[in-house]
Amino acid sequence: MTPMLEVADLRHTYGSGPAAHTAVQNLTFEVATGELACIVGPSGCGKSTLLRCIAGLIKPSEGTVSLHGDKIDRTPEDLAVVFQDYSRSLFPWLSVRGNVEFPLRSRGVSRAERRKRSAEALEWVGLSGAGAKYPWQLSGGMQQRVSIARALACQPSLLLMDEPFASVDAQTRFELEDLLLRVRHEHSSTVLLVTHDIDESVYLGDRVLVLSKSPASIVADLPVDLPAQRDQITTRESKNFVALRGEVARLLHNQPAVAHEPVKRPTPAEESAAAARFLEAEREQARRKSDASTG
Ligand SMILES: Nc1ncnc2c1ncn2[C@@H]1O[C@H](COP(=O)(O)OP(=O)(O)OP(=O)(O)O)[C@@H](O)[C@H]1O
Repeated sequence: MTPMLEVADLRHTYGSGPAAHTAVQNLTFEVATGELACIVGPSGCGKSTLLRCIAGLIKPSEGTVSLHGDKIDRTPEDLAVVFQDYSRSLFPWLSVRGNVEFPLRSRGVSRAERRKRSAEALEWVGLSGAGAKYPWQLSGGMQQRVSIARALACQPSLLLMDEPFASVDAQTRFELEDLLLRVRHEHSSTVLLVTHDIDESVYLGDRVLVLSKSPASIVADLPVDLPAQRDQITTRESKNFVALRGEVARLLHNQPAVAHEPVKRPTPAEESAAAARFLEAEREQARRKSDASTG
């Protein structure tokens, strides 16, 4: 089956000559239909550059991006992006309903259909009663809900999210994360979400793609072995969550200056052999200490 999103050998270099800066390179991955893939990487590694290439906002220097088999060379109509900075992405002079309907106008959607879709999308994000308000009359979390409703109203095949919850407080962030999980299950959405927050990537993702330092390439592609139904308290306390969070943190923090080759994930047998070697070394050390104190 053709994957929803296919990124092949992507490289992007800003500028040219001595001032040239390669932001991403050797990037190859796929996102299947209905999947929520999270991308996590060090600050400034090239996450937004990757998202901009996928959204067709910048033309990559090399490689291709395909959406359900079609190469992207400009922003596809069935792709929507939610940015971190909701205050700059919403128009203050338009009502909430006007903001949600705005991209539908340029897509030639009829007025009646726009009304229907904006009402539905606002209901999905719990803002049915706020259509006539203006963004500046809403809290930060509510404004970000409007951004999400605006993206969903476009009925995108692929929803791209660039650090969507980074500008809200911790409690609102949890609420918005759960909102995203609920909405994507209800609508079988395909989502690619960029975050610098390791816990968020594991909590939300079906997969976590870990990027290297700049220029970004893929260090690991980890499946998230957690139930589809997640809960902010029990999921975050679960053994699998804690183990995966540790693995992502290690991959992010133990990187060489520039990683070009993907790091292979150890097999369970290799992991237990390493654990056995570690325990044996600990025991040996304890034996030596006890010999020294008795001898
Ligand atoms: N328009 C541009 N011109 C030149 N260099 C750029 C441009 N945009 C980004 N860069 C550089 O490319 C690199 C990657 O930037 P990018 O914004 O993609 O990283 P990021 O991982 O999203 O960063 P952050 O974690 O801060 O959100 C950075 O070194 C940045 O300075």
